[in-house]
Amino acid sequence: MKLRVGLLGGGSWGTTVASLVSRNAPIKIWARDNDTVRDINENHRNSKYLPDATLPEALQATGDIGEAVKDADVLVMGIPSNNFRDVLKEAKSYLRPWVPVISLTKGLELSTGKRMTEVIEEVLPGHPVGVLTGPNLAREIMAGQAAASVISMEDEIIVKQLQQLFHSGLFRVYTNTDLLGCELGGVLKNIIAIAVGMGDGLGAGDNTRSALITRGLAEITRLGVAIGGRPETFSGLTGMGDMIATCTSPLSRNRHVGVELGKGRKIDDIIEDMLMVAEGVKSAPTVMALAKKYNVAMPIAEDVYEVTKGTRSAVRAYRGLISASAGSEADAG
Ligand SMILES: NC(=O)C1=CN([C@@H]2O[C@H](COP(=O)(O)OP(=O)(O)OC[C@H]3O[C@@H](n4cnc5c(N)ncnc54)[C@H](O)[C@@H]3O)[C@@H](O)[C@H]2O)C=CC1
Ligand SMILES: O=C(CO)COP(=O)(O)O
Repeated sequence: MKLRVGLLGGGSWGTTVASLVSRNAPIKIWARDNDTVRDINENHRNSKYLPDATLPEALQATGDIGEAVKDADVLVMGIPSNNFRDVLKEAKSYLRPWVPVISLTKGLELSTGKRMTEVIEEVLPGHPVGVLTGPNLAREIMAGQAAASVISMEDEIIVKQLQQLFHSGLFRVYTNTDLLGCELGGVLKNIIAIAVGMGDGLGAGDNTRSALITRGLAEITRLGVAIGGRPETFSGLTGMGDMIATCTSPLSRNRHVGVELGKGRKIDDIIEDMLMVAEGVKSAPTVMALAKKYNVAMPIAEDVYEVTKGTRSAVRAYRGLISASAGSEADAG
């Protein structure tokens, strides 16, 4: 019998993953916005978040969270980090015991600093948890471009079973049991993408971009490994892979925030003009607190944090990045 999937969150990534899964299994996507539900069911579109895409006819949406959750054999969470816990609590009373819960979210909980899989373990103890993460810009995937991703869970057997739900012709899904490393890679690269965007907004060149990506990868690896991730995970799809996509694509929302900061705009104005979420802005203070807790130097992330807080200009941060004295490449800084 085919596994039935419930997916919560009708934004760009939730809708994209639901479209991919609908090729392999019956799926119900829950969106809080009734217009989005109607648009998906009647027009096979999500005009608000994916205006150019046609969705598979097999994809059915509901505005009733219970309907998406009650029969699910697997629950997938496509809700941004700031509302993740609340939605999970709402889903809890409908969810059957032991159903695995997979997060698509690349952010940390602001009030606790927790990863989304830690939030799931707190709200739903006993449920197997995992993430689907990698270099996956929603609009490109909906346009039919090939991509690779990673499903990560600590349980080697369950992760292989769930891999088949997400894998399809142009969407190649690998497995990885380093859940902490995979999840953190997806969170931390957003901040480096803001830094790269700032450089691009200020007219920096390709050499500068390359330096920022490489040094950025070194600092997110240092923090990720200090917290407990495996070093090799950060050189894979969920680390370096996602860094390259997010730091270089005009489709990235985090890079876009950086570009606009580089042009001298204020963070509140940039966010107000955006329909979609840029998780890196919200994660920056939490990441700096983690860097302090684990005694890891993160000069690029710190600059991004100061600029998004409004306490340092993008020009000053950029000058700092290029004028800092260079030690050994293996050192921090
Ligand atoms: N868009 C992309 O290319 C990718 C996004 N992600 C991650 O996926 C997560 C979701 O991002 P997107 O779908 O892109 O965001 P989005 O900004 O396109 O959509 C967010 C969705 O969440 C819904 N939402 C927010 N609060 C809610 C609540 N309390 N109850 C119900 N629905 C609520 C919104 O209505 C909207 O449908 C983020 O953490 C993002 O970093 C990961 C990989 C790729
Ligand atoms: O995570 C993503 C690509 O892998 C999407 O990045 P943005 O949230 O910056 O658009």
